[in-house]
Amino acid sequence: MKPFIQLTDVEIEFPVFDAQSIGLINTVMRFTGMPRSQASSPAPIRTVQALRGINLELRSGDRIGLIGHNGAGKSTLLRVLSGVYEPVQGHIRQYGTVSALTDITLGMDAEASGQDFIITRGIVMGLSRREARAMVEEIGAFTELSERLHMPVRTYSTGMLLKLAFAVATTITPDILLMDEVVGAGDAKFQERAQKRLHDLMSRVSILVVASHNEHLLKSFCSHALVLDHGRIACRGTVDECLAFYHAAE
Ligand SMILES: Nc1ncnc2c1ncn2[C@@H]1O[C@H](COP(=O)(O)OP(=O)(O)OP(=O)(O)O)[C@@H](O)[C@H]1O
Repeated sequence: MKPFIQLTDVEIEFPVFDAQSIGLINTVMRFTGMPRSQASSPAPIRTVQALRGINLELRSGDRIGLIGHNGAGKSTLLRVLSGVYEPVQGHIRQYGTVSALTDITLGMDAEASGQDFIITRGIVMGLSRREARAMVEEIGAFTELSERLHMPVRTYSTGMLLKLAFAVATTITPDILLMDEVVGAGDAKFQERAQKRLHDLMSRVSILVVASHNEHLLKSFCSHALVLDHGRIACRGTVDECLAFYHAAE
């Protein structure tokens, strides 16, 4: 079966609590040792409807750009596609391996060595232990961190951490690649190599979804686009059509 994603009437909403209620819950739990599940939650002061009535079908070969103003719902849609958020309504069907370059350092264990991080991520992404081990040398060379890979990642600078996470996330070619803007990591020299690696990966995957404000990138890599507006799909079409729609609405 070829990779696909199908979203039907997907809705996402976030409950928003005020800072005072959250502070109170945390204090009660700290003093009583009560697990969060047993603490009575305060009512949210409001809910933010981040996505409304999203119907979307992506097939092998689709390369889609997500366009929209800040807060329009682009990152939320990527997180639904990657399985991080479960819709409150509607449903998702999908087939194919997914890699999301959205939260690349998520779940990083500070005590693990760089080498352990590479191997663990490789296994999580579906490689055998032997295949995951084989990634270590290439990633060490690409990041110029070979000498540091035996040390815990808590000893790395922020730039080193990002470089490592980026290199790991871009080593394996998934069927479906989800990206939020273009991931930036490292100094200018690394950026240049990172862009090339990213562009190679983008051209290899079967389905690409990229949220970006960079029109050049959208025109270079995407055939079609969606304009999101307050959580709804306001326009679907070629990248040029969608950019024209987006600018006319500004
Ligand atoms: N964890 C959260 N809790 C509450 N509201 C949230 C949360 N995450 C996102 N939102 C809200 O959902 C809406 C969509 O946000 P999202 O991050 O998807 O927008 P975006 O289009 O990616 O914006 P940007 O271009 O600024 O990255 C916004 O109103 C945002 O404030």
